Amino acid sequence: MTARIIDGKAIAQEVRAEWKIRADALKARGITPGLAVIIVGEDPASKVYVANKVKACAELGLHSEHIALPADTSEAALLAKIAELNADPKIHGLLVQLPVPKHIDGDKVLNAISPDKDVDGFHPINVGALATGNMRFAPCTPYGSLVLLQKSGVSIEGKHAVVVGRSNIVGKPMALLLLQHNATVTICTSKTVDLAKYTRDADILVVATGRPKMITGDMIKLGAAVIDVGINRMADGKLCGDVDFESAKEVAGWITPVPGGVGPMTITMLVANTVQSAERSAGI
Ligand SMILES: NC(=O)C1=CN([C@@H]2O[C@H](COP(=O)(O)OP(=O)(O)OC[C@H]3O[C@@H](n4cnc5c(N)ncnc54)[C@H](OP(=O)(O)O)[C@@H]3O)[C@@H](O)[C@H]2O)C=CC1
Ligand SMILES: Nc1nc(=O)c2c([nH]1)NC[C@@H]1CN(c3ccc(C(=O)N[C@@H](CCC(=O)O)C(=O)O)cc3)C=[N+]21
Repeated sequence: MTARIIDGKAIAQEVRAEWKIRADALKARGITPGLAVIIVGEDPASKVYVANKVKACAELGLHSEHIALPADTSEAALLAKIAELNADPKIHGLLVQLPVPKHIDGDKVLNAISPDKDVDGFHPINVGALATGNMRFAPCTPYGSLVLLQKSGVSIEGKHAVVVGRSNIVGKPMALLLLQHNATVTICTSKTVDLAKYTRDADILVVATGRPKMITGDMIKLGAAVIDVGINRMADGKLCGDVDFESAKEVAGWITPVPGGVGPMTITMLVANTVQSAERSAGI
């Protein structure tokens, strides 16, 4: 058996076209959705992300601001910049690239972003809204992973979904989204004893550990849908996922590649959340 490859790039284009219609409708009413991204210091992963984001905004005709602050920016200066953008009517979506340098308190930063502009969905109010089923902004990577499953025709209801990883930005919100769609959800972590016991029982397997190729074909159930969130840059400069694609594709029913899987969807859901935020601010 060879898995169907879930083409994240193609699905991202399709979803962007849907959101472009909504962005155009707003523009016809004189509102251009605007996204601001703040990046403090240099982080290679964030650089790729920012470049792709600028491209996606241009594609949809959104206003975008990219604010690059030096690595030694004080916490107070960053919070002041956030306050300024919170009050800027041109900006409907605002995010600070993570991780922030060590001298800045990441939680303080997430708390400072207006929950109404928090297109990452990381503010505690939005985290709570997701957990209680009143979602406002779904975190982009889990949201994009969910849309990949839906667009690929993978049914979620009643299925056993196993999420490997419990970070606040990927694993935990992914588990909540799958639960909301009536999957039976298991969350595995680095402390899980006999990880393969769980992964082998997964109809849907989402992997977000940051451990290159740690999930191999023998850990996957025949016909499972495998979503590989991992983005790891190898010594040769190439990217690879947390799943060993070569062995996994022989067992899985569906699988996402890296690159070209979840990554392009993360960017797409970010612009989608920005358009949605602009709609909300216009009372639509
Ligand atoms: N495609 C995209 O758009 C994005 C991709 N990423 C990528 O996804 C990956 C994960 O990111 P992120 O969630 O931020 O990472 P974190 O490092 O914050 O979290 C990793 C999680 O994986 C768990 N873990 C680590 N090793 C194992 C193991 N051997 N077995 C089981 N669980 C394990 C950890 O468990 P514990 O909690 O016990 O330590 C932790 O919960 C990275 O490769 C990152 O680059 C991230 C964001 C967006
Ligand atoms: N506040 C915040 N929110 C985030 O969502 C966030 C963040 N900070 N910090 C960094 C990580 C990383 N991340 C990526 C998203 C998309 C690609 C992406 O577009 N990947 C493409 C291209 C990869 C390439 O060509 O190098 C792909 O996988 O095909 C990469 C990385 C979001 N993150």
